[in-house]
Amino acid sequence: MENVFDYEDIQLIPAKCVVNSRSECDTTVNLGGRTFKLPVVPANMQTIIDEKIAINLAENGYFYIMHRFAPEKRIPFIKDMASRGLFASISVGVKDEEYQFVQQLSDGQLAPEYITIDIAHGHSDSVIKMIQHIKKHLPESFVIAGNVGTPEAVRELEHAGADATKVGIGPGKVCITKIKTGFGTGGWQLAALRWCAKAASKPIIADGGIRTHGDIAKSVRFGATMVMIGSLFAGHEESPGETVEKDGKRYKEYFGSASEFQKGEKKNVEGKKMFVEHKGSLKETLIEMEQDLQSSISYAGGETLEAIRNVDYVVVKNSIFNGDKVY
Ligand SMILES: NC(=O)C1=CN([C@@H]2O[C@H](COP(=O)(O)OP(=O)(O)OC[C@H]3O[C@@H](n4cnc5c(N)ncnc54)[C@H](OP(=O)(O)O)[C@@H]3O)[C@@H](O)[C@H]2O)C=CC1
Ligand SMILES: Nc1nc2c(ncn2[C@@H]2O[C@H](COP(=O)(O)O)[C@@H](O)[C@H]2O)c(=O)[nH]1
Repeated sequence: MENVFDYEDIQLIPAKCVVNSRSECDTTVNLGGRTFKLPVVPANMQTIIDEKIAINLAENGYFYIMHRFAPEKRIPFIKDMASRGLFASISVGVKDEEYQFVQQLSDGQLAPEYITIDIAHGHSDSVIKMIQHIKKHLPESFVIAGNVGTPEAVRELEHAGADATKVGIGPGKVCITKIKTGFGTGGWQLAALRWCAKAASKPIIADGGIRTHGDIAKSVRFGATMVMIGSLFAGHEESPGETVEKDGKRYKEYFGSASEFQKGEKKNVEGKKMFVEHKGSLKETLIEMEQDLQSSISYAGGETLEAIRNVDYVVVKNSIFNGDKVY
C-alpha cells in the first residue's frame, strides 16, 4: 500500500454551487431497502446506544444498530420494535450460543430487519460460517459483517453472503488494538476505506476514527455508504453510561467493547475507558450533523450525497487543523 493518509490529511476541493440554500441539500441514504436521514449510525457499544435511543432513532428516521452485550434482551427488543411498527437492527457474535440464538429467531419467526456480526477480526471462518448460518435461517435479514480492513476480506465476506461490510480495525477513540497488537487501520483508516471500497460490490460502513463532522463527508468521498461513530455520540444527555462530576464539570464514561469494563475481566483487552464532556441532547447533535453535511454537499456542487463521491481532493499531511478547534 502506497499513499496512505487519514482524515486529518485530506481536504476536499469545492465545486461550483448549484443550490440557493444549504437546506435544499439532501443527506438521505438508502441501506437495505430503507431510507435514512443521515449516512451515520451510532456505534453498537454499551455506552453509546440502549433500547430507548434505538426506538428514538428508528422513530425519527435514523439508522441504528443495537449492541449485543445484553443478549437476553434481544428477543424482547425485536418483539417491542415490531409492536411499534419499527425496524429491528441487532448485533450478534460468533460463539456457539449465537448459532442457537439465530435458530431461535427463525423458529419464532422473529427475523430482525438488520443483523450485524460484530467481532474484532471479521476476516475469519467464524464470520463466514455465521453469515451462511444467518442467510440459511433468516434469509430476509440484511447482514452487515465485520470488522475488516482489507479488500480480500471485503470480497470474501460479500461472497459468503454479507449484504454490507464494516471496515475499521483499530481506529476507534477507545481502541488500543494498534498499540497492543501492532495491527490495524488506525492512523490510515481513510486510505484503508478507499482500498476496501475499490473491491466492494455492496455497501461499506466505515467504522471508527471520525473526529469531526467533516470526516463524514470525507468517508463518503472515499467510498462509505454509511459511517459508524462512537466518541462523537458519547456523553449526551441520553447516552448510557455513568455521569461523573469533576471541578464543577460533568463528564460521561465511554468504554471500548473489548475493554476490561465491558468484559468484566482483564483478558484479551483491546479497549480502554475515557470520560467525555457532557454534550447536551443527541437530537441537537444529529441536527448539527445534518446541517454540516448539507453544507458539505453544497461545497461538492450538488444536491445529494452522490455529489461528494466525485469531488477532487488534496493531501495536506497532518496540517489541516493548524491548531484550530471547532469550539
Ligand atoms: N473495530 C475494532 O477495531 C475492534 C473492535 N472490537 C470490539 O470488541 C468487541 C469484542 O470483540 P471480540 O473479542 O472479537 O468478540 P468476542 O469476545 O465475542 O470474540 C469473538 C470470537 O472470536 C474469537 N476471536 C476474537 N479475536 C480473535 C482473533 N484476533 N483471532 C482469532 N479469534 C478471535 C474469540 O475467541 P478468543 O476470545 O478465545 O480469542 C471468540 O471466539 C466487539 O464488539 C468488537 O467489535 C474489539 C477489538 C477491535
Ligand atoms: N480496538 C477496539 N475498537 C473498539 C472497541 N470498542 C469499540 N471499538 C470500535 O471503535 C468504534 C468507534 O470508534 P470512534 O472513533 O468513533 O470512537 C466502534 O464502532 C468499534 O468498531 C475496543 O474495545 N477496542
